[in-house]
Amino acid sequence: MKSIPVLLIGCGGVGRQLGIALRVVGICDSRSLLAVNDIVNLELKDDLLKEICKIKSSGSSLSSLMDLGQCQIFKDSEARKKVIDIASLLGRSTGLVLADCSASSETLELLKQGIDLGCCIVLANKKPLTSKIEEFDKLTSDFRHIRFESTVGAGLPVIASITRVLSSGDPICRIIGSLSGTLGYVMSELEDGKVFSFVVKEAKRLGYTEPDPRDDLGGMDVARKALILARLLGQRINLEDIKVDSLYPDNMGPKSISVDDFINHGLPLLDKEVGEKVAVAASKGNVLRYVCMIEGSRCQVGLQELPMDCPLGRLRGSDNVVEIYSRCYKNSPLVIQGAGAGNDTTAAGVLADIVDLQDLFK
Ligand SMILES: NC(=O)C1=CN([C@@H]2O[C@H](COP(=O)(O)OP(=O)(O)OC[C@H]3O[C@@H](n4cnc5c(N)ncnc54)[C@H](OP(=O)(O)O)[C@@H]3O)[C@@H](O)[C@H]2O)C=CC1
Ligand SMILES: N[C@@H](CC=O)C(=O)O
Repeated sequence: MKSIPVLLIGCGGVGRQLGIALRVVGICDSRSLLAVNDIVNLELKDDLLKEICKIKSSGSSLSSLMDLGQCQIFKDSEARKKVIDIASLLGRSTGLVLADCSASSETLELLKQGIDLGCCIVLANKKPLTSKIEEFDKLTSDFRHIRFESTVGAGLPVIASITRVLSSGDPICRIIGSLSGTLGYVMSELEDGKVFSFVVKEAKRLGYTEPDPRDDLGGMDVARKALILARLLGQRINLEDIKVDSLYPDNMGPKSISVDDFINHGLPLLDKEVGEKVAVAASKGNVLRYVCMIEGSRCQVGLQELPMDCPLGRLRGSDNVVEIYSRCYKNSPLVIQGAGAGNDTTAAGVLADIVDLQDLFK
């Protein structure tokens, strides 16, 4: 049986859901790396992986693990240095997978070094791909070494479908979609008469939101997904080129208040205004959807009032839908629809990417 070495960056909701049966040689959280002592022969055992999940879901740090067995903890700069050592040892020889399930932009440098050392990269984290265009070029310079299906539409095969259409020589002229599981869920729950602050907390509890839900409510998370798709279609743009509509005001932003303050005190202040917007749309037979549109050189995201009975208007819960128009799919678009957020579907997308890449290393 083939064994696929993996180093997991990020052990949050998504990372813990991987339920990995791969040879996991290391796991990082924001401060530490836990790695096996003998990188070439050993792996993190199932019991230890379960213990890690327990510790991380209780909110503790990896470094609080008591019984390390044949492993070692590395902290801060030592952790980053050790990841590079592991990548040098296993990158070219085994195609070690660096699986980034964090929500951090700080992993970018590590990933670029990993690529230079022959590693494969799998991302649920959108931030490395939505940094400057030159960084996107670097990460995707050898498409055989990178997969990032879970960055758009969680486990839905959005990127695989787009790359397949493009590689058949069929030019894609337009993509339109609803790409936020959180905003889709929030809007459809509001349509059912629930209160904004309550449904945002529910979306967080269900694992749909980003670690900071303002990334979703401020439109940045959808903008990042739009940017990844636009870049795949050849647009040479950056995040600043995409205008976003935010559901919260500037004075509730990350520079002004903490995530907890926003959730507990900021959100209730928005209940009335958001509820009214939804009611105004409903009075005209419409619903609100956060729409992403990529066409020609345009890439836009924003809140729109849409008829209840159009494909985007009919979406319920955390479902996403993406319509792809090309020469072949001109009048009848290629449509991908289904659960667009959640730890389990996202982790399934990451696992499928890891397995897919290994064809290179038979
Ligand atoms: N949930 C979903 O539906 C989907 C999520 N995604 C993406 O998956 C990613 C993970 O989401 P989720 O699991 O909910 O997030 P969590 O906040 O639950 O977990 C993030 C993990 O990453 C770790 N981390 C943070 N910074 C670093 C760093 N610099 N180096 C290594 N590890 C780091 C955190 O460590 P610590 O525990 O110490 O804080 C934590 O373990 C996000 O990028 C998200 O956009 C993509 C598609 C869908
Ligand atoms: N927070 C995101 C999760 C997937 O990227 C969303 O709500 O869609």
